Amino acid sequence: MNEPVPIIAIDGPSASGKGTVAQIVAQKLGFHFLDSGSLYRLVALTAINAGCALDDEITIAEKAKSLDVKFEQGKILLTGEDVTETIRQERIGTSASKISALPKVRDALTQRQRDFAKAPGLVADGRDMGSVIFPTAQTKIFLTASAEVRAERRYKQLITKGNSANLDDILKDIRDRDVRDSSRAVAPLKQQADALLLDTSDMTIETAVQFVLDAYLGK
Ligand SMILES: Nc1ncnc2c1ncn2[C@@H]1O[C@H](COP(=O)(O)OP(=O)(O)O)[C@@H](O)[C@H]1O
Ligand SMILES: Nc1ccn([C@H]2C[C@H](O)[C@@H](COP(=O)(O)OP(=O)(O)O)O2)c(=O)n1
Repeated sequence: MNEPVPIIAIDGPSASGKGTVAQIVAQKLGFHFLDSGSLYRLVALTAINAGCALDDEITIAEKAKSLDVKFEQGKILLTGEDVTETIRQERIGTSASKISALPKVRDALTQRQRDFAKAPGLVADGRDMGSVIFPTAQTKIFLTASAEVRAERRYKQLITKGNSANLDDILKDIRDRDVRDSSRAVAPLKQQADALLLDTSDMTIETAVQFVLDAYLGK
């Protein structure tokens, strides 16, 4: 059993700003941070590198169980190799969305995610942080924005990093991923009854961060 520590669970769709907001909130509170999507992305990259079919549940679940990953000072090392940028590619996001629908793959990652819950606290972002991984989290946020705004954000993010990107393709990818992540049988993306809705379509990052801090501090 993990010790009970304060947990802020932030779930929501692709490119809504979950990771950005979660990371800043974690810094401000001095809490640990879990980017659960990165684990699904790492499993997807491992499966692709091994030439696995993305519906080969048993093989991919085994790879998920034995994932050799280190999070070090903002870098993500997969079997010693720096894959921080590689796993952010949209094709890896799409593959992560596919393998994340496989129940055995999700099971294989459950304990690894719960192990991030250490004192003094944790901010975790993903799709099922408040529903499945940390159902007793004190603060649950469903962070979203319109698909168009999210596509713009992802587009700017990719261009800023020097990648080529096409806004229409990104919008289509985001819509496809929304449907896949929300309609799967296991741990679908859905606002939980006990999660606060935070629509950031017309909101700055600073205001979104303050909303989460206020929710946690009971203001
Ligand atoms: N409220 C906001 N207003 C404007 N841009 C934002 C906002 N929130 C996040 N962003 C930007 O949108 C992009 C995607 O955010 P990210 O945190 O990676 O999303 P997610 O983790 O939900 O996929 C980033 O470049 C981030 O700086
Ligand atoms: N807790 C989680 C986190 C991510 N996933 C899946 C579904 C998502 O489409 C992929 C990639 O997640 P990630 O949060 O990295 O994606 P975005 O940055 O939001 O585009 O992984 C999940 O099923 N459960």
